[in-house]
Amino acid sequence: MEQVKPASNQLLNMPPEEDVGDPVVRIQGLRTQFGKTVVHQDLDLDIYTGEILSIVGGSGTGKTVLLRQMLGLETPAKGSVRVFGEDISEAGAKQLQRMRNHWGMLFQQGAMYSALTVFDNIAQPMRELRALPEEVIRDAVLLKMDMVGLGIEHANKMPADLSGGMVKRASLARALALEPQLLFLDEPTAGLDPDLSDAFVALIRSLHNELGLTVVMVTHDLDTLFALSSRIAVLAEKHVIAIGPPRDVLKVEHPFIEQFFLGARGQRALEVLDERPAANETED
Ligand SMILES: Nc1ncnc2c1ncn2[C@@H]1O[C@H](COP(=O)(O)OP(=O)(O)OP(=O)(O)O)[C@@H](O)[C@H]1O
Repeated sequence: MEQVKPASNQLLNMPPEEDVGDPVVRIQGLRTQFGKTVVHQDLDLDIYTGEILSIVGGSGTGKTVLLRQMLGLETPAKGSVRVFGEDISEAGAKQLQRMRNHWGMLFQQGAMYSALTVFDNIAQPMRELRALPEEVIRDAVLLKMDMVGLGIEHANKMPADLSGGMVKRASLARALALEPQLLFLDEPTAGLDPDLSDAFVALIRSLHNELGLTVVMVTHDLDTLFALSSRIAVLAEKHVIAIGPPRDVLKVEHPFIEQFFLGARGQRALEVLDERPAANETED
């Protein structure tokens, strides 16, 4: 089938339907290069307040590197990554720390400190601030544990003594410790069986609604993707080739989109999408 030639290098570029003000994250003209390998070229991406923006793309298209650049852990070769209006690569150490206090990150493996209890893991970002009395931290940790559905009986356990689902919940509680406006999720449901995965997705959705979070997620899992995303950004050919609500991205004619979404494994997830209202219409 002959591809329709796009007018720009983006096949679909749909901002959120509502007027959501300035982007929380604005990436412009990004170039990422490792040695001779160019990973991103002329990449633009805007992420707006309150949305759940999912980044998908084939293996090696630079999804994780893009997340790391938003977190200020890697600097692009060219272009700008602005978070909360500030250019990350120009931020000094103090400024970067201040910005980090406004976002939370859930790493793929949970990334808990194995030598610390669950309680101390969740308390750690608050203790690093060196400004909060221990009683306040204690109450906040217990509140976060309650928010993520982790009973206080787990507070003194070591991460190794928790199940996979509980590690995810504890990591999420830690990511929420400083009450961030922006939450980054890297493969949030990886390694969970379908029931635990569904429960974790429901938890993320309810926290997103309750806390008004902006969420940036990388996931390969189509169920998670369709259950949560307000918009999906597709990385291919070194840039974002399509960005918009799931239903619109699915209609874009591109070999990666067809293979990723419309293959056999996409069918069950698509049925879920048909059964639910668009992410920004959900009430729970
Ligand atoms: N620090 C680094 N040094 C050299 N090459 C790197 C570095 N970090 C990433 N790369 C390369 O950049 C490319 C993009 O990597 P990245 O991990 O972001 O891909 P990805 O889209 O997240 O892939 P996957 O879906 O397989 O996790 C890969 O080719 C990777 O080998």
